[in-house]
Amino acid sequence: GACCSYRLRDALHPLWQSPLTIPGGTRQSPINIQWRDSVYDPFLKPLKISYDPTTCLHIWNNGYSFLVEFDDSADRSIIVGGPLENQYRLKQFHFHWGAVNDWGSEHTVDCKFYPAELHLVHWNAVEYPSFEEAVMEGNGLAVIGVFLKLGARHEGLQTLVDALPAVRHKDTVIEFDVFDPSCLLPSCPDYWTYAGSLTTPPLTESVTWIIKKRPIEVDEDQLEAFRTLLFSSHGEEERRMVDNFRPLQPLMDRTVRSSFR
Ligand SMILES: CCCSc1c(F)c(F)c(S(=O)(=O)NC)c(F)c1F
Ligand SMILES: [Zn+2]
Repeated sequence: GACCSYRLRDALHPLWQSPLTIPGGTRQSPINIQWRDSVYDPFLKPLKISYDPTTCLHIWNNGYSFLVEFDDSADRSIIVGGPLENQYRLKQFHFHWGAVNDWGSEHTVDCKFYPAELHLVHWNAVEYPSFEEAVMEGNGLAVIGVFLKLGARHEGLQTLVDALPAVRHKDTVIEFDVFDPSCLLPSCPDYWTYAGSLTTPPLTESVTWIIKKRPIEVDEDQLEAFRTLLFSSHGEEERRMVDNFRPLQPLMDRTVRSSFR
């Protein structure tokens, strides 16, 4: 591939002890986005995002990342438009990050890693009765990816960072009852989109990816706060939650489309 070898193809991933590649997988994630190979699609609509901050429920450490989960029992926090045929409900958002600032994102742009990547996970409640079923369907999920770069302190992120000590260990949770995830989105509307998969088990090929072109800025202390989390539960030997990103996967027969020239 352009910037990565797939020698790990049949290895087991140290974090998930699951195959790095799905046998017969043709649309796995993450991928490198080669800017000059992306194709401008004038028919892509603007992405419309409307989140209700009071649908926020709690933050929990699931042993892969920390997730902020939302009440998805109605169409109160949704996205529509962009590459999507239906509207999708916000289920949760989480991050992936590195041990150091040189890497940490799941997707790369022209082979460049960012220190972290935000994923806002939405599911197609128009066509499927539950999130669990949507996870298994080709058009079941829509994930907005936002790159984080080192820069100014992000005030909206800080309210999350302040809560992290309470979810330091795997399977700990705290109530978090008002948060507007739109504060974590860059103002620029530009995005890339491609057909991909979950990057954690079950790795199902059910995700329409919408990757924002512009990153948001966070400061060093905020990235360091992510790195104080643990993969391990209370009472276990401490294992720092870092490098929770999946290696790049082959593009295969896919085109990345851009919403911008
Ligand atoms: C059955 C999945 C539980 S929800 C979830 C998640 F926890 C997660 F981490 C990712 S990811 O693959 O890591 N990032 C897009 C997802 F896509 C998800 F839908
Ligand atoms: Zn993710």
